[in-house]
Amino acid sequence: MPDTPAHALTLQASGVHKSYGRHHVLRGVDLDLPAGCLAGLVGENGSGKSTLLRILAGQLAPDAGEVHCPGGLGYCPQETVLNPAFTVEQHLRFFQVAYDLPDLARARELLDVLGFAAYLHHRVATLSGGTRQKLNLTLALMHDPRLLLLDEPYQGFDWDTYEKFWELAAHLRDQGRSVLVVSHIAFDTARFDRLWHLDGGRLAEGVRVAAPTRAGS
Ligand SMILES: Nc1ncnc2c1ncn2[C@@H]1O[C@H](COP(=O)(O)OP(=O)(O)OP(=O)(O)O)[C@@H](O)[C@H]1O
Repeated sequence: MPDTPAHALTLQASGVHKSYGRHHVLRGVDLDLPAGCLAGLVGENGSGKSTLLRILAGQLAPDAGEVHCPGGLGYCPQETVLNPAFTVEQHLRFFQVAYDLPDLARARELLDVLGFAAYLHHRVATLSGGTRQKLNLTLALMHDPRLLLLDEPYQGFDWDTYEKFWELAAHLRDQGRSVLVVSHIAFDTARFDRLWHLDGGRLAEGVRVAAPTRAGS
């Protein structure tokens, strides 16, 4: 059978269940993500978005269900997993080895795009929250995976970087990558090709969240 990367699925999940004790958080999640798709995952606080992403990323085992992601992935968790004693460059070198990359060319590009190249030799302990998040995102993207799972990746970003993040996400989509972004921000939803709403432990597609009101402004 010929390979059809443009229509290939980069992620396929079916019947995913997860409970924490008696709290049944995911109740049969089905999700297919094609190549070249920028998709959003929204839902109320505590609805299980991070739990689902961790399961999709292979960091948490589901109680039931299947997850396939042929071709590898990059995962940017909500909380940064950085070592405060290491510099930005040391993190890049560490992940270069982990990903078996010949060089750091892509990582350097990402440093420039996200505007934190000046911090290359700074220790993580001295970085602001937003700059740590830029490093977190860079570590998820630097091996150019076919699938990106990003859990609120722009927390702490200033407006310019926030806009650059969306340009980067759209560019990756145009290059045939799949990008799944957990988002809390209502006006982000217009940026997605597909949008899933996690509610009651299941996904519904195409549900737009209401725009925030600006009461008091
Ligand atoms: N390790 C855990 N042990 C017990 N309960 C957990 C654990 N992790 C998450 N939960 C619970 O599972 C539910 C889903 O949590 P999760 O973090 O996946 O939600 P979320 O949609 O990502 O939330 P938020 O929008 O606040 O980030 C919550 O009620 C949470 O308290």
